Amino acid sequence: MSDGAVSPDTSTEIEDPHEGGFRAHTAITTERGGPRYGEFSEQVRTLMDRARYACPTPELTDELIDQLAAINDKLAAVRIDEWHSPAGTRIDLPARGNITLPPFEVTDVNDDGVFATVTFRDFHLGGNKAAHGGQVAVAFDDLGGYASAVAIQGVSRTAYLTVQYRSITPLNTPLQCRTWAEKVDGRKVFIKGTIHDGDRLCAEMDALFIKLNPGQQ
Ligand SMILES: CCCCCCCC/C=C\CCCCCCCC(=O)SCCNC(=O)CCNC(=O)[C@H](O)C(C)(C)COP(=O)(O)OP(=O)(O)OC[C@H]1O[C@@H](n2cnc3c(N)ncnc32)[C@H](O)[C@@H]1OP(=O)(O)O
Repeated sequence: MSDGAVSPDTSTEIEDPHEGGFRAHTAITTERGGPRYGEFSEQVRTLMDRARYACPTPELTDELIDQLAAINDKLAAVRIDEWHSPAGTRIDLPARGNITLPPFEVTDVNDDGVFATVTFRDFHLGGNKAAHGGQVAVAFDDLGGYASAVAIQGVSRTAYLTVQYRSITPLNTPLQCRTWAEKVDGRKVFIKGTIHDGDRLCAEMDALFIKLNPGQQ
């Protein structure tokens, strides 16, 4: 282990066993990675934002490679399984601390669905200042999965997900996302979703999530 590395927290392994493709119980935490883990995630996102728009000199590229390699070595030394990584389980942070997701904050969960504010960043650029369509689908998949989990109080997996791109989805703008279960039919959970920029509809989702059977991979 490199200097400063801490032993991974695996203390929830026994009381929260892996039960199939996703966990039956979300391995939530507000402590893994320490009190400044959110700042770390934000620095990673900012790195990707800056890299997306940077045109470094060859000399700066050389320097950055060395610095990033040193950082990557430190992170490799504290690699852990997905169930115990702070990324994805830190419910106190945007997008549960998962730096691969467009950062969102869930503002309400009620009978009308899951309400979140999602902000696509510079590194989510598709072109011409608009969010990449695939990134819009990523936001819908995760927040649609959330609405499905709430509707069935269990774990589900995306069977299909269709997005209608109605107007440009802007970057660096807090957008309003709503996902909700329209119908539950046995294991099938039909999910709808919208992303708005104020009054303007940016995109709509129509998806099917399937409730996993016990132990299903
Ligand atoms: C506990 C409460 C907590 C509340 C708080 C929550 C906090 C939030 C926490 C965490 C949120 C996290 C959110 C993450 C979300 C991310 C989700 C993903 O990205 S998932 C990865 C991408 N998806 C895959 O990789 C799937 C790959 N495909 C499969 O694994 C299978 O095909 C699967 C499971 C989808 C279905 O397979 P089968 O064998 O289990 O089931 P079969 O029998 O094939 O289908 C069941 C029924 O569904 C229909 N069906 C299946 N696929 C369909 C399709 N594509 N189109 C139409 N119908 C389909 C079938 O016709 C069948 O219908 P009939 O029962 O006969 O009426």
